[in-house]
Amino acid sequence: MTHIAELNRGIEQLGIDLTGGQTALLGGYLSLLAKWNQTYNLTAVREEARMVSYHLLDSLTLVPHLDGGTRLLDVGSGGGMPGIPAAIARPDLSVVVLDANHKKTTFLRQAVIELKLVNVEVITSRVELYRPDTPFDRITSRAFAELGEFVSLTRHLLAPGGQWLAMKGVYPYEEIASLPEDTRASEVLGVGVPGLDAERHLVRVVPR
Ligand SMILES: C[S@@+](CC[C@H](N)C(=O)[O-])C[C@H]1O[C@@H](n2cnc3c(N)ncnc32)[C@H](O)[C@@H]1O
Repeated sequence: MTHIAELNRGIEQLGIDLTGGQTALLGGYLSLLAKWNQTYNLTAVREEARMVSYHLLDSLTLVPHLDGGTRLLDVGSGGGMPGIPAAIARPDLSVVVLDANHKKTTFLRQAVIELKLVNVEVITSRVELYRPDTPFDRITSRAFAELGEFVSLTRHLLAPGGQWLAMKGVYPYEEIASLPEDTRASEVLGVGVPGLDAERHLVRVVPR
């Protein structure tokens, strides 16, 4: 991992408290992602330097907003964003990373084994067909679907008192307006990602 200094600076700017071991795991994850991306097409972002901001630091912006539950689901996790960085930063959470694409979940399983992430479970499934024994306190996604579709497809997976946390780009006025009527956006936060010159928002959605 050649970008550890940039990663450390970004983590400090985000105000997240991580141990050296956790930062090393994030670096290890990035190296695996970059290596597997050469043959598995996991992400369109190919340069490790850009991956630090676009994948690691962007995913880590979720971390301060995860309190209030122990089970987190990342839907359409792809190469593991935001679920894997979140799981590394929050080993107290039990994280499920789910994707319908076998190539992506093959990578995720390998990453979980190599990084020894005991708090991560990898599921290959379309989310609408997924029926776990226990529902989730927090359900997140990045670049998965429009807000309304994300909420509708995952409704059956939300625990009582649970919340959706959707990672979005520009302020998603229209998507918020077309949320299912029995849900509402309780909070929309503008998020700054170190090294990323793009608008980012985190939308918290709750049942009415
Ligand atoms: C654009 S990628 C985003 C990946 C990752 N979250 C990120 O931000 O880099 C969207 C992912 O959603 C997955 N996906 C799309 N529809 C799905 C569904 N119904 N159930 C599960 N995964 C799905 C795709 O396989 C793909 O990996």
